[in-house]
Amino acid sequence: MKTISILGSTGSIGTQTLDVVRHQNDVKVAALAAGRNIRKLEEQIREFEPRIAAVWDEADARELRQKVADTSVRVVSGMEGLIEAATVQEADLVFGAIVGMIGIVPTIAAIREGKDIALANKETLVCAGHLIMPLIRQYHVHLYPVDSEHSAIFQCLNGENPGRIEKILLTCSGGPFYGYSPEKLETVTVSDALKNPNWNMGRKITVDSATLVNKGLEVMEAGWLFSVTADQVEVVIQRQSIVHSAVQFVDGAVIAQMGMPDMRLPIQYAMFYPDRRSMGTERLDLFKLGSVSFARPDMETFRGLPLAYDAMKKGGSMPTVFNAANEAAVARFLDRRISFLQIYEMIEECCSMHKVIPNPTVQEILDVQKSVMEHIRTVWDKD
Ligand SMILES: NC(=O)C1=CN([C@@H]2O[C@H](COP(=O)(O)OP(=O)(O)OC[C@H]3O[C@@H](n4cnc5c(N)ncnc54)[C@H](OP(=O)(O)O)[C@@H]3O)[C@@H](O)[C@H]2O)C=CC1
Ligand SMILES: CC(=O)[C@@H](O)[C@H](O)COP(=O)(O)O
Ligand SMILES: [Mn+2]
Repeated sequence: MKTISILGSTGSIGTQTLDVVRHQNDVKVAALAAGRNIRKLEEQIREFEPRIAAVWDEADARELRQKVADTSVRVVSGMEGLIEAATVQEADLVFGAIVGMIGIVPTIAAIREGKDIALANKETLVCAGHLIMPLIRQYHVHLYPVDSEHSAIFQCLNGENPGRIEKILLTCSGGPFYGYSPEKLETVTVSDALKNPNWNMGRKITVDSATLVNKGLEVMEAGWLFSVTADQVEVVIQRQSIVHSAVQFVDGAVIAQMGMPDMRLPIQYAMFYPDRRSMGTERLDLFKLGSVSFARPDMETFRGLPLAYDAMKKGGSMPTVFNAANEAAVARFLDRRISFLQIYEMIEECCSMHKVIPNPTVQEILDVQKSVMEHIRTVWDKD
């Protein structure tokens, strides 16, 4: 029997994780944590009967407590509640399915309690990979990537010596604006950006996919997970999202992982690693597919990607600045307060102003995030 906790259970990854659980008879759910969607969380509590349910606001927690008063769940709130969900005693595996840097503190708390981590929440590794990776080793726990490309790379490395990686070929759908000129990007709207060609994901990552910031975050994520430098990660456009990534080894061999674009596969792989359980999802039909295409990303137009490489090379607190500025920018874009191209301007401005702190502590990371947010509020929100 496996017991899990899910941080971000009401989102795209969270609900798909619960769908995987639904098809197994040996997985229990000890804790669920959500942000604001208490209607969905109530349904999940009734179906999966966790002992702990966390929501962000205490007011929402009070409302939820009344709704589920007939169950035995304990409803908690705030960062304390999130940590309680992450460290719940019965869980042996914690799914990081929350969006954004809010995942850093509960993920670290879970590792310190000896939990294995299945991580989709890439922002946590981008900002705090230098703290997370040593903690994973110190507490003798496992970190299983859930992000589709990193799960693919992890699968390609099965039985291989990671020291023999020459480079990682990180695939990228190209998003809804593939092939667009900077002039054409000037007028794209939120609803255009939310139309991802292959994946049905949360709003923030869907915009990140459109800007190629998602791929930039994934380059940094790959750096931490597989101990490779920025120069060893090459982004390859693969429009169909069928080749989920590949590894080129020092002898020139390239191993790729392929499959239909369905996040339940990497989620299930992380849940039962090293076992593979059967799954009744759609199969990849190579004959129907006919061909797969590859191309170079347009780094001049989609500036999120070179800005990410630059932040990774600078290291220390710079990836936090890159990520925090992007989180702030995407929220404003989704609120229709800035244009698509202004996302790049915000990131670039915040990164160019920042003096790198080497090896930042959690507190320093959170302080840097706060100062980026404050800068954006005073300079960009003034009208
Ligand atoms: N979706 C995908 O296919 C993929 C996602 N990822 C990564 O996985 C992570 C999750 O993405 P995705 O599922 O798409 O995002 P969603 O926006 O769909 O879901 C985010 C989840 O986080 C919860 N949440 C947000 N803020 C808080 C908070 N303060 N406290 C507790 N919970 C909170 C939300 O709760 P609520 O809705 O109740 O407010 C929701 O459950 C991201 O880091 C993303 O980059 C990686 C690869 C693929
Ligand atoms: C499903 C997944 O892992 C996403 O991160 C996906 O990769 C986003 O699409 P892009 O490849 O366009 O960034
Ligand atoms: Mn991905």
